[in-house]
Amino acid sequence: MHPKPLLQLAAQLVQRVLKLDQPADALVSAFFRDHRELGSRERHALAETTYALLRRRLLWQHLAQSGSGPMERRLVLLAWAGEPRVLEAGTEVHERDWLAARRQIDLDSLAPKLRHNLPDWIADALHKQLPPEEFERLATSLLEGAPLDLRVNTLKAKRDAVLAELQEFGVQPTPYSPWGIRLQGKPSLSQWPLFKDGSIEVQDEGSQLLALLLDAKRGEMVADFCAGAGGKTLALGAAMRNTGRLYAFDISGHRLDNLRPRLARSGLSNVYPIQIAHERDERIKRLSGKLDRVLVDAPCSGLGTLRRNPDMKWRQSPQAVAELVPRQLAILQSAARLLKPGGRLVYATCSLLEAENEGVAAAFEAQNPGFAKLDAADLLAGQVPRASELVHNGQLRLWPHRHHCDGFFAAAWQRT
Ligand SMILES: C[S@@+](CC[C@H](N)C(=O)[O-])C[C@H]1O[C@@H](n2cnc3c(N)ncnc32)[C@H](O)[C@@H]1O
Repeated sequence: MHPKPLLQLAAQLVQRVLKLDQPADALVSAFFRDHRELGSRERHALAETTYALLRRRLLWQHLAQSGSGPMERRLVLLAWAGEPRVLEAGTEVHERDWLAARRQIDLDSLAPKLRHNLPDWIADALHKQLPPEEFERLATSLLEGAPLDLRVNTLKAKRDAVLAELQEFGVQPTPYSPWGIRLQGKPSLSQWPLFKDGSIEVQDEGSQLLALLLDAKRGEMVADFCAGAGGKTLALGAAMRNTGRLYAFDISGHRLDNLRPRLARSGLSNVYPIQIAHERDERIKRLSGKLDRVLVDAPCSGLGTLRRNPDMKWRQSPQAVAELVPRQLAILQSAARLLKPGGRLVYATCSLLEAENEGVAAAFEAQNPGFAKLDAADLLAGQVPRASELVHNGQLRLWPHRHHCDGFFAAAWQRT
């Protein structure tokens, strides 16, 4: 496609995404479905530009205040992440001059907010948890793209063998999860034989560590209470060596539907996906006191995944978080009832916010003296190298700038 119409399409996409009323990834996919004329390199350029814009939205909007023409076009020119020749060939002279002048601006001279590109309420919450220098490192890491992590399905393959087979992609073992492989590029996996035969799945290392913390064993009765599309379910099912019973509960039938093809590839037959109406559903009550392990991967603000989903920082709000917290606690309370004495409960989120993490865990502990806190470092020791690096006050606390995975929190208890 000629650079001029390509830049026009980019501006249309950006205008749609910046309404911030739907997840960016869904809007980008829908846009590509509507514009089948776009080739793969053009799609890549449009998607990367959209994400670059969302990552540094405050900076680009500040720089785009001057200039002329539609705001979306100026934003696209500033954040353009496709081939530079498109900007050369697709813009007017005055636009190129304007862009060159913007590029002369010393970004270090701008207000910290324009460097961090975080809404105040998120920056304030993170400042409370981290010393200033660490906040800077976190903010910088949240502006970067994430690598692609894979989990080797140990039912079907060994990590060393997969690493050897994928050598040409510059793969590395993940530093903590014994099942993980990290890729730096973004190859399209769907046609890879290892993907099609279920030997590998896409899963962030942090998410793998949550499954390791639950440590589900052969023959046990286990529930993944908020299973969604089953990222953790699949890891748990493989850890159970395809034995026992693993319930995958979720209120979203659509998400559980997305689990089905993944389950088929995985070769697991110990998983029982069940759509529930809510966390006090009758089907849950019938299992009270019967399970060995329960994972609650609670619905959350998702702010630990900003490297992948930078739109979340603009689409979340303090009000939304305030509404999430009681829901998280209610789900955790109901899920806890499933456990038999001696059983293990893990509460997890992919949020960085204390309110959704330590706050919910503390409220649960205050109301449930029958659950004894377990130290995550002890639970991971023997499974994960340097487990103590991942743990703060006995709880798993994964940070993108420290551990190079998504931000995750997890607390574990034993029913006494
Ligand atoms: C963080 S996502 C789960 C991601 C999933 N565990 C994975 O690894 O791919 C949270 C899930 O909780 C589900 N959910 C929300 N409210 C729920 C409830 N009351 N009971 C069970 N699941 C719920 C949502 O539909 C969503 O799929």
